[in-house]
Parts: sequence; C-alpha cells; structure tokens
Amino acid sequence: MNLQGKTIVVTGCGSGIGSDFAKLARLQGARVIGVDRNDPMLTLDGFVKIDLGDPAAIDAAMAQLPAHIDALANIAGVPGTAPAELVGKVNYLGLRHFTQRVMERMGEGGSVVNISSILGAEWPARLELHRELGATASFEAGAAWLAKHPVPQETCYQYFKEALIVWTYTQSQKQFLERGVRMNCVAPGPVFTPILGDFVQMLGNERVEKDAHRMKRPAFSDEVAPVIAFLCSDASRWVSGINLPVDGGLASTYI
Ligand SMILES: NC(=O)c1ccc[n+]([C@@H]2O[C@H](COP(=O)([O-])OP(=O)(O)OC[C@H]3O[C@@H](n4cnc5c(N)ncnc54)[C@H](O)[C@@H]3O)[C@@H](O)[C@H]2O)c1
Repeated sequence: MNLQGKTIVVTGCGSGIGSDFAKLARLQGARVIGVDRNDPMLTLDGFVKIDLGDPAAIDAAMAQLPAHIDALANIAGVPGTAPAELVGKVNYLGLRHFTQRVMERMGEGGSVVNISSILGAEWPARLELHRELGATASFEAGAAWLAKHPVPQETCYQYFKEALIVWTYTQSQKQFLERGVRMNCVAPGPVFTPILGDFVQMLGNERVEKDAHRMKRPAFSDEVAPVIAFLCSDASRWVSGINLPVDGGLASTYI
C-alpha cells in the first residue's frame, strides 16, 4: 500500500493527527496540500490558510487548491469546550461544504476520509434528526435548521460527530455508484494531541476514569495516521461507507 502520485488535501495539517497524517502521506509519495486556520510547522507541497467554519472563506480559497484532487482527509476539528455554534460550523457544516467543493475536483478512485470519534457512537439514538440535518442543501440551510433545533453545549461535540457519521453513511453509496468516489469515517478513541485535555474537561472525571480501565492508553496520533492513509489508498478501493474505530478496542467494551 502506498500513496504514490496522489494529490491529497489534508485539513487540520497544523497539529495532532492531521500533522502526522500529512507527514506519512508525503513519505508514501503523495503530493500533500495542507489546510488549516494556523500556519503549519512542517514541510508540505502546498498550504492554504482557511477558516473551515466560514463558507465564504472556503469558496474564496478554492482557487488556490489543485484542479484535480485524489483524496481529502477531513481532520480539522474543535473540541466541545468551544461554543456549540462553532463546533457545528467547523466539525460539520464547514466540513460538509468543503467536501462538496473538493469532490467537484475528484474522479473515479477518489476518496474522502472524515475523522469522526468514538464519541459519535450514539448516532442511532438521534438518527432522524441527523438525517434531516444531512438533507439540508447548504451550509446556510444547515445553520438555519440548527437555529430551529438547538444543540445543547454539553453534548454538541458528540452531536456533530454523530451527524458526520450519518452524513457519510447516507452520501457514500450515491457517490460511489455515480462517481466512483468513496467516503468513509475513521473514529479514534482518545488520542494524545493538544486537545486531549479539552476532552477530559468536556466529559468529566467520572467518565474518563470509567474508560481509563477499559483501554491500555490513549493512542499516539501516528497510530491513527496509517489508517487514514489506508482509506486514501487504492488498497481500500472496495471499502466505502464505513466508520472504522481506531481506539485500541475501547468501543468494543461498550456492548
Ligand atoms: N485527540 C483526540 O482524543 C481525538 C479523539 C477523537 C477524534 N478526534 C478528532 O480528530 C481530529 C483531529 O484532532 P486532533 O486531536 O489532532 O486535534 P488538534 O487540535 O491537534 O488538531 C486540530 C487541527 O484543526 C485545526 N482547526 C481547528 N479549527 C479550524 C478551523 N476553523 N479551520 C481550519 N482549521 C481548524 C487546528 O488549527 C489544528 O491544527 C478532530 O476532528 C477531532 O475531533 C480527536
């Protein structure tokens, strides 16, 4: 498996999982164009500074992205300690808008990998809401739907990761059949990155201690990156519409 010759757009390349994936993808021969709101501290083949919570900024930046893109890794995200509205814009509405724009430049064999989370596992409990949100036609229509269906601050991170999983499931087969583009999610458990402390704050000590006994340790971000690389590569060409846990087995203990 390698990524030789592929042009890959990586959001969130400035830190954590995105930074490690960008490095790995370059080592595997890909041309990596990074996207982040912050300047990256690594070597890339191109970088475009975008606030992914702002659809106008996304549209304006499209001119700086390559005309043909083989894969998109949507890794940028904010934790649930950020205001719920921002979490919705960055982790869902903006990701969706950016993906739709980038997919216009993908052909047969294209791949989109969305980073969800183990915290999105309860999507079946709110499936109808997530379907409705997923059916909104644009960033603005999604924001209007959310204004009528407010999401509580305490669970906003979980809500938008659930919504991302449902959107990926509901889009993937249409994209695969009509255009040959695959869409998958990767669902990490806890990962040692700068936002791990925010998750501890968000979930509270009781939940964190409960989970601590069920896993060896949080992942290193270079343990998540190769799974994203696999899903971007042709080795996974028959894998579409999945939400793949990369959590050292933690999710398997929830049954
Ligand atoms: N760390 C964990 O424990 C964990 C667990 C499950 C899922 N995740 C998910 O993994 C992804 C990567 O997180 P990480 O842990 O590497 O975090 P991180 O904070 O190290 O990296 C996130 C990156 O996203 C960028 N970003 C944030 N908001 C942005 C915006 N509006 N526009 C453009 N870029 C923006 C940041 O600048 C940063 O470079 C996120 O989607 C996160 O929700 C993380």
